[in-house]
Amino acid sequence: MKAGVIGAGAWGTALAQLLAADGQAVRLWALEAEVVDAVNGSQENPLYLPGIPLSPSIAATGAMADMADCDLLLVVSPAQHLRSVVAQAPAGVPLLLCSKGIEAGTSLLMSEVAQQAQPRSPIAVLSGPTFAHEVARGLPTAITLACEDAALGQRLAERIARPAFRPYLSDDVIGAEIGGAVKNVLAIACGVAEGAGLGLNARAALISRGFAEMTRFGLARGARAETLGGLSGLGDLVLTCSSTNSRNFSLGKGLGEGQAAADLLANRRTVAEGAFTAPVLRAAALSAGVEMPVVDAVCALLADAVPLAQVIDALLARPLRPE
Ligand SMILES: NC(=O)c1ccc[n+]([C@@H]2O[C@H](COP(=O)([O-])OP(=O)(O)OC[C@H]3O[C@@H](n4cnc5c(N)ncnc54)[C@H](O)[C@@H]3O)[C@@H](O)[C@H]2O)c1
Ligand SMILES: O=P(O)(O)OC[C@H](O)CO
Repeated sequence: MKAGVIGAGAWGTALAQLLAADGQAVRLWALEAEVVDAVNGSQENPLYLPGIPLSPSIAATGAMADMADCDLLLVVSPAQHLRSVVAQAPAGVPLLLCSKGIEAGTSLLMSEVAQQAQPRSPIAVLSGPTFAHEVARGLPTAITLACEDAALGQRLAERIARPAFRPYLSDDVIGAEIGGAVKNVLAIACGVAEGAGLGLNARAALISRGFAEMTRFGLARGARAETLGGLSGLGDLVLTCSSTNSRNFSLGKGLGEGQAAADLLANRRTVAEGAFTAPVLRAAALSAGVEMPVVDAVCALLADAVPLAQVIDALLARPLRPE
């Protein structure tokens, strides 16, 4: 039995390290040849997870055909590339989706995209408050593992659990995915508040009112409220909205400091998923009749369409209403 990890960015590499730390064989598919060489040659990934020594039982490859001997595949590509990597993966192997986002053009969640790309593969989702560096260093972490098939979910949870890594089972796949996708957009908003010096009251207000938006949208898409209030929703929202370790929060901080979104997004190597999710989420919310003013504000800033002061004034001038 060998687990495979598709995608060797920070999170894929950290998950490979988690699974291989006790010497278990793990296959890691990387897009970049230099990542394959660094993981196999010097047990490190300086491009995406610098400073973390990796287990020698991780074997990296650039050939998807090499994943054919894996009995479990963790998919950890950026959300907008998930369709293409899953389509290349071996068929019929359980897929544990670890990407957070909504597909542009289709508005589909990752489980829906994977289902289309590999109709014969059983699907589960892994999502929660998990900075890659901390997991790779073995720091205590809890995460939601969502799967409609309870028996498969249980098997996967037992497979990936480690003494300091605790998966909590759920059957609410949609809820787990919506929490992970929406929190990235809200983290941009909290970063803006930090960069613009709006204070900690403003951050707390954005987290609370943002959570209300996540809940409204999630319920409209069939998510359960307790999932949105759990690790993959509120838990990840709190983590990502409170630290410059978050790429989404850092992107927002740059916007709040007055930098143009186009400049901040140009030539990035690492992914800030909220920038891709925000416009798709806004359109999906509009068509579902769900109000998401914080998400709308983030979209305006990402489009470099409206000056920051005007965006802040518009949010504060909204009609007073019950909580
Ligand atoms: N980093 C974290 O702490 C963390 C934690 C939980 C979930 N996630 C999620 O995991 C997913 C991957 O994020 P990451 O942080 O590992 O990435 P990253 O930002 O560290 O690296 C970017 C990744 O994108 C890949 N990539 C670029 N172009 C590609 C293409 N055309 N096709 C396929 N892959 C391509 C690169 O190979 C690399 O693996 C995201 O959805 C993210 O939200 C990240
Ligand atoms: O760095 P971010 O903003 O992509 O956040 C990473 C993880 O999603 C946190 O759970």
